Amino acid sequence: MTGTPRAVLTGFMGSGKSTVGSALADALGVGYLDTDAELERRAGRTIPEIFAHDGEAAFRALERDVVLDALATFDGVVALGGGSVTVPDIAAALSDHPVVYLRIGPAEGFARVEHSDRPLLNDPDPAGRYAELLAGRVPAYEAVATHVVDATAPVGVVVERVLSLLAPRGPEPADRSTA
Ligand SMILES: Nc1ncnc2c1ncn2[C@@H]1O[C@H](COP(=O)(O)OP(=O)(O)OP(=O)(O)O)[C@@H](O)[C@H]1O
Ligand SMILES: O=C(O)C1=C[C@@H](O)[C@@H](O)[C@H](O)C1
Ligand SMILES: [Mg+2]
Repeated sequence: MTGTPRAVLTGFMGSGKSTVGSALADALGVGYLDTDAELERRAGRTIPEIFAHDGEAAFRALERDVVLDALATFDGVVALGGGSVTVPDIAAALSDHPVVYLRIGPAEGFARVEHSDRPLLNDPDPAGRYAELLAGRVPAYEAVATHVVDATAPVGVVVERVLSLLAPRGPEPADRSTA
């Protein structure tokens, strides 16, 4: 596939990138690509397995390749991993794209993911770890964002907010063979 993403969603774990991204793609009538899912598909392993056996640096190297490919070729909605913006090559590549930062605070965000298996929350104090990581990431999200959306509302409302911010895509160029 060739093209450029209609929208790229970033934000911390639990902000709703995957959930909102899928619904946004449906609303726009375009495809959807979740880079975490694509990474797991390519690696043939889950993200927790990759973190456990190979470590975070190896995961980020895989993430770099998957996200750069998506940004260069995919023409629908892309949902990034929560830490994608910490990879310098990814942050640089995002400057060419419409990037929506789904903003969420520590209490609301942690409540959404506390019973999941996100490896970075495998900590004696997962709520504290969540808050600490989020605070450290905010400048990176803000640096790449072309739009910022409050992601604490219900999914449908967040999707509507994103739609209202995205520039409408004009009609496809006329097909010269039938003009
Ligand atoms: N706006 C919302 N309101 C209520 N619950 C939500 C909302 N958005 C997402 N959720 C729920 O929060 C959880 C995490 O959402 P999701 O997996 O989409 O987050 P994410 O940003 O993709 O996280 P990660 O960075 O780990 O991939 C899911 O259970 C999802 O159903
Ligand atoms: O915030 C992060 O660093 C991560 C978020 C998830 O989307 C996954 O990409 C992975 O669990 C790492
Ligand atoms: Mg996700």
